[in-house]
Amino acid sequence: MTEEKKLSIALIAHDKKKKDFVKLAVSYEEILKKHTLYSTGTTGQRIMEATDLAIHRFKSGPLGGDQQIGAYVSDNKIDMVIFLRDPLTAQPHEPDISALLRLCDVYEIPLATNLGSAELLLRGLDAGFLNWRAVAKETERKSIDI
Ligand SMILES: O=C(CO)COP(=O)(O)O
Repeated sequence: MTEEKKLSIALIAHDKKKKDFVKLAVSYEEILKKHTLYSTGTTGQRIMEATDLAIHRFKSGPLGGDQQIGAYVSDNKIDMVIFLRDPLTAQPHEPDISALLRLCDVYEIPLATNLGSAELLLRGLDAGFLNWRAVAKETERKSIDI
């Protein structure tokens, strides 16, 4: 029997942060593999090359991947976002990035934008601190069913 996946997590990194994200994913693979994973195109590819994790990859960020993940956030399909942003390099798709970060705040989705907070979120995830997300989703599902 396959283990039921718990929450849905989006993994995103800008180019200069991809190596860091790969190291993070390798270190936390045991935690990450219990969950359904989504990513922007290149980030997911890099992580899958370095781990045994299965990741649903959206388009690359500059080609709309951030917006696709944002749409999932607004549909209540993402429970946590780790987005290792590069704060020192201008990105051509800056409006898409801002929109995704904004949607995380609109929908109260836990969001880490650097390694330090990413580690905290992952450890909190494993400790069950995000179980309220499953309850929140079930409550919304029931209210839609009524
Ligand atoms: O640009 C990104 C996020 O804004 C990341 O996209 P990639 O993972 O495709 O490089």
